[in-house]
Amino acid sequence: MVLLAKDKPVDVTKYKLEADGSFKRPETAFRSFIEKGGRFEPEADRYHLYVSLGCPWATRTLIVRKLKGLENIISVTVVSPRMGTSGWAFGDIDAFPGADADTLYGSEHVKDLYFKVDPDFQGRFTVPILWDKKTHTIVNNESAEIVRIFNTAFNDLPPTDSRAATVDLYPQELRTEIDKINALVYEKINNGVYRVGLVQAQTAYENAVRELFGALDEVERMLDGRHFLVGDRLTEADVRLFVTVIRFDPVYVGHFKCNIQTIRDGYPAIHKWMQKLYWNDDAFRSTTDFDHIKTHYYWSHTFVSCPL
Ligand SMILES: N[C@@H](CCC(=O)N[C@@H](CS)C(=O)NCC(=O)O)C(=O)O
Repeated sequence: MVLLAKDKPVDVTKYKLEADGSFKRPETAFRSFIEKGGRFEPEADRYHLYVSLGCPWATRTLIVRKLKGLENIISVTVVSPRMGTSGWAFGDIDAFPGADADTLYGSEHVKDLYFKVDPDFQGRFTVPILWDKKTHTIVNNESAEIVRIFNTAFNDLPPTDSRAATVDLYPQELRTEIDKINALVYEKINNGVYRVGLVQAQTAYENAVRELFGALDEVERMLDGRHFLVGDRLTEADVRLFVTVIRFDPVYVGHFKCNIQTIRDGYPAIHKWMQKLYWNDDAFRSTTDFDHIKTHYYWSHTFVSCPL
């Protein structure tokens, strides 16, 4: 008898590394869009986000949901920050302040949602998930695309506050520059901290940590005397950088050994930019939960780099 993936034991704490001990992030599996005339039509209260407040990728979707005033259009479930061998658990299975039960399906873990859609799902059980409550399936589990969906798909529906109606985080005239900065920030910073933290060989660690701090130096120069990364306005480039920078000193410096410098000490322009976003904009502050962030990394990621 051939067992489906859902019936086999899982241990999500095991990461597959490359032959040289380095970490490469796997591709995400569900990549549909929400658009008029498409399989997934823009509708209020049809879509749902499953997120962890510890996870930087999930948090960028939450920030954009708030910036775009989509709180009444997209509902949310927050998982427990403790990601164990069965992956992310819901709040009734692992009680933690601020964690919710899965009121849609009563799932115990996020993996149950993946197996509901595909009983033979072979990928990783990641958050965020943008879920369709109407057809009970995953629309998209790639945060970069969920951010783009939120930026445009629901623009014809009334947002929770009128200020949000004018927000465009990926304006046509700035797209080339945003894409360029996103490429640097994704590879060397957002994913760069994981490449440092999960590596299992000294040379690969040294290469990854040097690349990370080289990119931070570059971003520091870009932000010197500026309020935002691109143009003179908030764009998705700021959102994408913020979620890593806010976790940097509390988590990545110590736990992931990204420890050449702290943001507070070594990067005054980045530090000032981060503080302004956090204190001046509720979309950033209300979606940052340091208890979930620290618990997630220190409790879940026991498999971290062993070098100096
Ligand atoms: N490409 C995905 C990556 C998401 C991701 O890696 N999420 C992590 C949490 S920070 C996760 O859920 N990991 C679970 C696992 O790998 O088992 C995205 O940006 O949406």
